[in-house]
Amino acid sequence: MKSVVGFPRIGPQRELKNYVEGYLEGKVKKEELEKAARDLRKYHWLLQKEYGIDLIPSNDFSFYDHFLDHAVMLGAVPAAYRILEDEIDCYLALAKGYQRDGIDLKALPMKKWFFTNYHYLVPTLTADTEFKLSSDKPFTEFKEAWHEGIKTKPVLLGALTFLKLARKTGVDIYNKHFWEKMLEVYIEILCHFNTAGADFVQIDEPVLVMDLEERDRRFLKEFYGALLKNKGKTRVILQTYFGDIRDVYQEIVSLDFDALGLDLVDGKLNLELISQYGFPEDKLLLAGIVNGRNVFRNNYQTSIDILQKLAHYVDKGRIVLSTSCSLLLVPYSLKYENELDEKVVPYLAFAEEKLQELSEIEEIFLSGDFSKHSFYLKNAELWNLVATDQSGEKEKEEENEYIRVPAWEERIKVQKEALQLPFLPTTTIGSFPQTPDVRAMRGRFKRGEVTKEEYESFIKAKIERVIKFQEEIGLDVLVHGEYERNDMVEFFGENLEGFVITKNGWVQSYGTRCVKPPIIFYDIKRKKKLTVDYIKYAQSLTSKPVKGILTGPVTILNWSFVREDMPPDRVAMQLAQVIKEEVLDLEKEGIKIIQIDEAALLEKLPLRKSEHKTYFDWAIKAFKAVCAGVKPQTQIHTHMCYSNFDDYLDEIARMDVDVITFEAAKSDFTLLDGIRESSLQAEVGPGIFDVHSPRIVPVEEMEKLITRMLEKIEKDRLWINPDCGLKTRKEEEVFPTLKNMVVAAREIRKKF
Ligand code: MET
Ligand SMILES: [Zn+2]
Repeated sequence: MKSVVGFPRIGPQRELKNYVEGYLEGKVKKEELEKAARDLRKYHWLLQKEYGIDLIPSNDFSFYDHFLDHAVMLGAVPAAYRILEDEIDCYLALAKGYQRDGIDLKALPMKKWFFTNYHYLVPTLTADTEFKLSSDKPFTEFKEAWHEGIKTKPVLLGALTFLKLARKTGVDIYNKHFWEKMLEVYIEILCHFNTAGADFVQIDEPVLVMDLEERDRRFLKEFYGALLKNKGKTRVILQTYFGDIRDVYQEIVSLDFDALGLDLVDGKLNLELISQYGFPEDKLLLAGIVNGRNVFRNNYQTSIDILQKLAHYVDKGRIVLSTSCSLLLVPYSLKYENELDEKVVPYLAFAEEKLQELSEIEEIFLSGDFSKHSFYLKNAELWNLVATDQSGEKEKEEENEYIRVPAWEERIKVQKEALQLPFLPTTTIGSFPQTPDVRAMRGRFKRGEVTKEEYESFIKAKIERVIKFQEEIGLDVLVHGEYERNDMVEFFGENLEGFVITKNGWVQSYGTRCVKPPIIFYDIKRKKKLTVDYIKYAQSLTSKPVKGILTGPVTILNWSFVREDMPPDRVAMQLAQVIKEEVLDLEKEGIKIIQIDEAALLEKLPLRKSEHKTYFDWAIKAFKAVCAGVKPQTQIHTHMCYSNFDDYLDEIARMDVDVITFEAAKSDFTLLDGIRESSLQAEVGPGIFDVHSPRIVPVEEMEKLITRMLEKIEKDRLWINPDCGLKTRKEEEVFPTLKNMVVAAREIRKKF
């Protein structure tokens, strides 16, 4: 048998994005939106059926985010949003905020989903949370598929993952009084599926691969012990992914689940757990061997090895071949890539190709002598990969090559002297709205419809306009707007050697925002300057400092697909070298402030604490390698967003930057207390408005925020800026807010 944990849902050409955004803008009718969603689901189910997948997921679809779907289904959303009676409107208000007819609702905060670049919306659980089955989405989708002749495996988010990943104020999630009602909802759902005739239900508990405590184990036993009494004829799969379940393996196998899904790609230790503790004879084992979060072909030899080892402990007939996690994290299909480097294509597998891999591996596994199987032979041939320099240059490095001199206290004085900025300097994070004309022009340039010169003068005109705007509203540190960049990582991928860029390799990042992660396939080199010309041009237009914006090495690495045989620390160091060359070139051209974005520094932080140190050591070293050679008066900024930096401020301090801006607008500034208590010395710019909401923020509101920030951070250490880049916003939404931001900063300055 073959199982898929989850399938991408945005549509092969990001269709869903256009429908949802169209609906929000009033251009698409609700019926059209719903029909588009039904069509996509149908397409996904039939495709999986075509490849012979036995356990096809449903309820893995989402208009915006599956975590939000789950919160809504459990009734775990603030009552204020229920003022919007329409289900979709209420849902989208939670996702995007809602400002109309005197109603002003903020969007829920977002956080990164484990170590991926997918962001989920974070509901808050309070003493007022009343769990109650509040949506029939999973049932509707099950029926819909049944109508197509497919009996799906509905997917539900697990209780512990939901509780641990939600925000809590004033509640103890382990207290039975708190979760009892939620259990009732899960029971109701399970009973419903039992009645509807579902053979399988999949409960996702990725949180089980993290460090767990006794109370987590107790919760699992109590909660699932009670829930599973109600499963009737439906077989319940406990699905885990992103690692191994060493802290709960024994508890889990002793529970009455019918199947256990284990990740054998990121969770190599799972195999050892099985060999050490055995695997119960009454359960199916869903063996996650096809990597759901990378785009490279499976190495059949490796997979067959794993399966053969498993077969010592589990009958072949009870082993179900599976993806290691949801395919949500990879693009749809290679069939839309007609311009890819031919040498690279055979090494790639997107979601659709992964379905095929499952079929092929199953065939090989079940055939007697696999080593003669044609699928096996063809795959084995591939793995004589093109060589890279990854082993070079190593170990010669001296730690002090990465230390910036003089120390921060000295540098910051020199910089303040050189820059002459007012206190509470105002700035932005780099990108300005990518208006339709910018996107259209880029498209035309890429299709060869306009010349390089025409394209460049278009971008320059944009830069001129945005510099003017920033001067007019009185920002202190300006940016060039990043108009030349489709995406902060893809742009670098396109312009550096070593990357492969897809045409259509879209992956959902959050809601309707999709990214096209570049693929790192060869050694990385910089053959030309990447950003210098435009930034230099921007600086030539103004006497105010223009901040040069670059993407940092760790973020480029983490937002690319990297060949599995390339050690990430080596790739990071190669990237650091090329970004450093760019930094030095910017400095040479008189750029006084350089921001090296590390939005994704924490993203690939291992889920287990015991592995953190190794990760931070090489990641921070790569970052420092970029900055080590710059002059003391050149101010180095970094920007981070949407991750739990609160817990890692001392590590972030080791990056030794001069200024750090970060996303905090949606998280009530709890971070500021942490900053005060941490070893971080840098000046800080906690974003004062949420760039993902179209809401225009009034001056007074921002004044209040600044005042609150000043209670926690000294006035000479505080910067005023939005919480992230403005690329995805509309000018008419964001220009007034920026203007208000500058006014608010000025008003506060007057009070000193
Ligand atoms: C996701 S972080 C974005 C940083 C980038 N400089 C921008 O402004 O868009
Ligand atoms: Zn950001």
